[in-house]
Amino acid sequence: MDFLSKNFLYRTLPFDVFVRRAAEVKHTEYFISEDEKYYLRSLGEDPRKDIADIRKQFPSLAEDIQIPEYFEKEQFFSSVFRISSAGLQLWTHYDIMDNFLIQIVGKKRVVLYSPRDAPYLYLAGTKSEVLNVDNPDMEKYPLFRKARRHECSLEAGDVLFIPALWFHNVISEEFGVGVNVFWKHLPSECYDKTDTYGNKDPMAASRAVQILDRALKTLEELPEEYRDFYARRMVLRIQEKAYSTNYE
Ligand SMILES: O=C(O)CCC(=O)C(=O)O
Ligand SMILES: [Fe+2]
Repeated sequence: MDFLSKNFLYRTLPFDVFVRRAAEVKHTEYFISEDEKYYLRSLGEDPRKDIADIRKQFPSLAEDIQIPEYFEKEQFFSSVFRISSAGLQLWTHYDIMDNFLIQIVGKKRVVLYSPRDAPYLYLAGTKSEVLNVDNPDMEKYPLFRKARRHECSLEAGDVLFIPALWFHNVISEEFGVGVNVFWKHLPSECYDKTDTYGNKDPMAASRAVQILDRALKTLEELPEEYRDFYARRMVLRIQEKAYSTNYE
């Protein structure tokens, strides 16, 4: 799926039809083409307000899934049912909560990048513009070669821990069924209450970015030479005051 060219559509199907189509490679009935791919990312009852929880939207499956007890009940955020056709690739993105990606059926390849590699990933919001992580356009994305790739292969029964802010790019190598569980590892007041997907930046981060945008606007009042001088001093100040010394 390419979020830049928007080569995907949202469609509604009865669940059994959806699963049948996602599991077949060539379709006799289809929306666009006989080899189109399908992806389900479950949502809450009211997608704008409610949070996906497989135990609520798919109660008959609830028993089948045991959520690993690595966090307190109050920290639970969502459990998202995910079904995908073979060959479907989901763009590189980060989520802001800790996450267990539980593979139930099929093989999946996950490529991860550390949050420290953000400068090399050409971000648009929470997503990376580098869609083809295996054969990227190096002229367009020259810094991408600096990003260090961590790759893993998930099979039925495997659970991958994806820490908050770690970028991930997922390819379903076979028809796949999975569930992922997001949980809040920061105090709950840090999170944006309107976030139903687990990918809105924590409140303090969005506020800081807004303030930075105002500071940048203010710098525009200065002539170029001064703007450059003070902008560089601000970068130094950010590095000195806000960078962690606690990283490898
Ligand atoms: O496995 C997938 O289809 C996507 C997983 C994902 O993005 C997540 O668990 O946050
Ligand atoms: Fe994700």
